Amino acid sequence: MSDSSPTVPHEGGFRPDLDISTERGGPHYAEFSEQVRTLMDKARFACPTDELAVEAIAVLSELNAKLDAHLVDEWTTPAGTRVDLPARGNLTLPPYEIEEATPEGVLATVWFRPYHLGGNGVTHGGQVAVAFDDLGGMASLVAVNGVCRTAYLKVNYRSLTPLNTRLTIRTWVERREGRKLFVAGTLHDGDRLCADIESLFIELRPGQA
Ligand SMILES: CCCCCCCCCCCC(=O)SCCNC(=O)CCNC(=O)[C@H](O)C(C)(C)COP(=O)(O)OP(=O)(O)OC[C@H]1O[C@@H](n2cnc3c(N)ncnc32)[C@H](O)[C@@H]1OP(=O)(O)O
Repeated sequence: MSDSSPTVPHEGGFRPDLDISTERGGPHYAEFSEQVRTLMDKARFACPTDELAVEAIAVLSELNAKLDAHLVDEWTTPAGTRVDLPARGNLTLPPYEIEEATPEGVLATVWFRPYHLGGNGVTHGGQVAVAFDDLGGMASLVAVNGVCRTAYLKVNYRSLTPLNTRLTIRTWVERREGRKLFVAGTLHDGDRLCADIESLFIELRPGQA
């Protein structure tokens, strides 16, 4: 990528319409993405011999150099726009699958992987916040049919959030005052409440970054 300029005209920092896709990146992009997540899982827990570390460095350096020749801007990268993949293919997000996204709210299944470890075998609190931020943003976006940014996000951690477990996450706009959207949300492991949120999202003006 020569610079961060978008290749497609748009206004503001976010696009009014996300350029979604189910094909960008090709038929093997899903498996590519899964292998990258698996690499992060392994890297989180591996204690390689020095010989293996040197070997991994060589393989990864070569691969990174090859990928360098295929970088595109954020608006056209599959990661974040492949709506058929967990979390739209965005590797930085905890993977989730949307069950329902309506103006009444978003219902999704989320799972935290080994690389989302906080400590003592459970999920890092920051990763829980990331999931809420993205899905709170989605609830806002769907409710107003426009892009919103987080003004604040308070997470109440009610009980431990397990790794490697399919969890239920809900977000919804509880109240609206003009551009201000007060978004609530919950994260459950079965019947057990792991976390909930109190947050404010602001609907962006046209052209606003
Ligand atoms: C299928 C695809 C899905 C795609 C789904 C994709 C979802 C992605 C979601 C990602 C969401 C993010 O991570 S966004 C990234 C994290 N957030 C940010 O970086 C935001 C940084 N902050 C900003 O850019 C700005 O502060 C804004 C946009 C939040 C607000 O600025 P503004 O637009 O100029 O508005 P401003 O006049 O300041 O505020 C508007 C009103 O909100 C109030 N207000 C503003 N901030 C606060 C605050 N922290 N706490 C209380 N109140 C606040 C003000 O008092 C005012 O109230 P009153 O006087 O009107 O009563």
